[in-house]
Amino acid sequence: MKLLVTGGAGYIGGVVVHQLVAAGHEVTVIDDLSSGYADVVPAGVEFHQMDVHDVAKVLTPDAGFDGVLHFAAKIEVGESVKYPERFWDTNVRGTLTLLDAVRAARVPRFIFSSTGSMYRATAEPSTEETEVAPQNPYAATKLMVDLMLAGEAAGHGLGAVTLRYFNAAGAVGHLGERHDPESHLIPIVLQVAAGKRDKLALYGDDYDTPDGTCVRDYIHVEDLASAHLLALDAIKPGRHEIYNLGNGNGFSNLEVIEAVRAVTGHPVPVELQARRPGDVVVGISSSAKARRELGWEPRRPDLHDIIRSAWEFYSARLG
Ligand SMILES: NC(=O)c1ccc[n+]([C@@H]2O[C@H](COP(=O)([O-])OP(=O)(O)OC[C@H]3O[C@@H](n4cnc5c(N)ncnc54)[C@H](O)[C@@H]3O)[C@@H](O)[C@H]2O)c1
Ligand SMILES: O=c1ccn([C@@H]2O[C@H](COP(=O)(O)OP(=O)(O)O[C@H]3O[C@H](CO)[C@@H](O)[C@H](O)[C@H]3O)[C@@H](O)[C@H]2O)c(=O)[nH]1
Repeated sequence: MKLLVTGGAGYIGGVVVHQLVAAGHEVTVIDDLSSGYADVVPAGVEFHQMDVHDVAKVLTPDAGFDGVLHFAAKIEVGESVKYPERFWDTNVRGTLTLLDAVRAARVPRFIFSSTGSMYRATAEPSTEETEVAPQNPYAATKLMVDLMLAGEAAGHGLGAVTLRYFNAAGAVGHLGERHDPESHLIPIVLQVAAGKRDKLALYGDDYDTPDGTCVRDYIHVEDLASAHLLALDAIKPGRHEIYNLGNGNGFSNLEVIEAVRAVTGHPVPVELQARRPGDVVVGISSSAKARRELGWEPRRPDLHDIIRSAWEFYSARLG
């Protein structure tokens, strides 16, 4: 297929682009490089440094795209609480503009990167039927796009798939998390283990969880990526399907810190700080629907293996 990937120079999009190319697809990437890196885009892939708001310059009716995979977004929960307008602009207005171009060009397939953090979570894994209740503007913007896609499918026959990722982690060779500044737990803990930071600021230990810290479901980026290729084949015209992607295991922030100590053999000093505004308490996925309907099977579910792959990536980069 001829595919347009927005945000394909980013962490998850970059791994997906590599898998798409390996599977024989013809890929074009647009990315404004606000948090991505041009060197992530493999040789032979057409690359346009471009804001998603300008996508119609590339996604023209003549271009003949068979599908769009939409990763470009602002992603940090904390920033979304401070500057919600940035998230509505990129994540909602940007996607609206993209969908206008998709409709005008009659592109039949659309895959969207959404988040498992929008569920009203309990200790039970969230299914696609679990009530949604966004706790921060970031998750709210993702929910808005899910609603838009339902309308595009029903009104215009778009074949759309929303993939609600839980916490992406790990690396595939030279492709890993390179956010700057970094805000995500695993890369920050690894930076502490590597001696590049003095200590980890732990945001809250008084939540209603077994050890008082927040709980997340970490999924290897390679496993997230493989779901996109399966979804491309499963998309049906006029249908919008939602799939959760996670391993179904919750790890507390303290458990992640302990796992990093075990994998790296280095100490990780921790300083307790106040809760981070907008944080969800627990996020655990039931991915039974993706397994059943897409035939998706995570190949790297072990947290230590996920952390080890990220550690190898950082060790090579940080020296
Ligand atoms: N990382 C996670 O744990 C996680 C979990 C759930 C959902 N997601 C979603 O997955 C997608 C990819 O996330 P990621 O972790 O790879 O983040 P990332 O920041 O590495 O990737 C996002 C990419 O989009 C680009 N981008 C941002 N704004 C843009 C704009 N206006 N125009 C064009 N390009 C733009 C960035 O330069 C970057 O390359 C996002 O939609 C994110 O919301 C991520
Ligand atoms: O220095 C840090 C960084 C994080 N945390 C905590 O670690 C947990 C995980 O935080 P983080 O790694 O920032 O991920 P989330 O806030 O869960 O959000 C990620 O995972 C979501 C899916 O669950 C995605 O939608 C988001 O895009 C992605 O940023 C949270 O309790 C944080 O408060 C700390 O205590 N200290």
